[in-house]
Amino acid sequence: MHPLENRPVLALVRLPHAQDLDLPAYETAGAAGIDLRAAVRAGDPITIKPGARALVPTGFVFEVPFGYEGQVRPRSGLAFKHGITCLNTPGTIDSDYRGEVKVLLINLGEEDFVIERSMRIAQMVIAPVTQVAIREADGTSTTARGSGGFGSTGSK
Ligand SMILES: O=c1ccn([C@H]2C[C@H](O)[C@@H](COP(=O)(O)OP(=O)(O)OP(=O)(O)O)O2)c(=O)[nH]1
Ligand SMILES: [Mg+2]
Repeated sequence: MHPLENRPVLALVRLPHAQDLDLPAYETAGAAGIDLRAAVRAGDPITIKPGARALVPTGFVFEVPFGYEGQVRPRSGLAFKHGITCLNTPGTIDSDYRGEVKVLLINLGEEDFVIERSMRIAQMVIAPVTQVAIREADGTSTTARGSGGFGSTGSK
């Protein structure tokens, strides 16, 4: 079977303020992330000052299939050129979320960053997640690592 057959479907519902926006899409054939565009009003851009953050609307509701999550991640170009990244990266889009997907950007650069309508501001990776059964236990199994962490194995 062709690998693209039987793919899970991501349903997108366009909100009124996304009327003329391109549908979020994979920009290249092998892209991992679906680029997300800013649904700010035309002529009314958002300016993020250095050190400030902004919640940017995408204009779409994403129905992520059960068993998957959406991971909202920064775009490396914006991070490299302007110091713009997602504050809560990776942002988590739950499969039962029915609100508008928004992107929480922070400006770690030295200059104001202006977000115009339709600008590609972040990307969303759809990834499988496992919902485990949660059970309280009296103890854990024994391992060589034990409770060592945070650099306990050294750096070389
Ligand atoms: O970058 C993000 C992160 C989250 N969300 C939406 C979808 C997600 O399903 C919901 C809740 O996100 P999260 O669980 O990270 O936030 P919370 O602070 O735990 O809020 P809640 O109590 O609503 O779960 O908010 C976004 O639109 N963008
Ligand atoms: Mg939550």
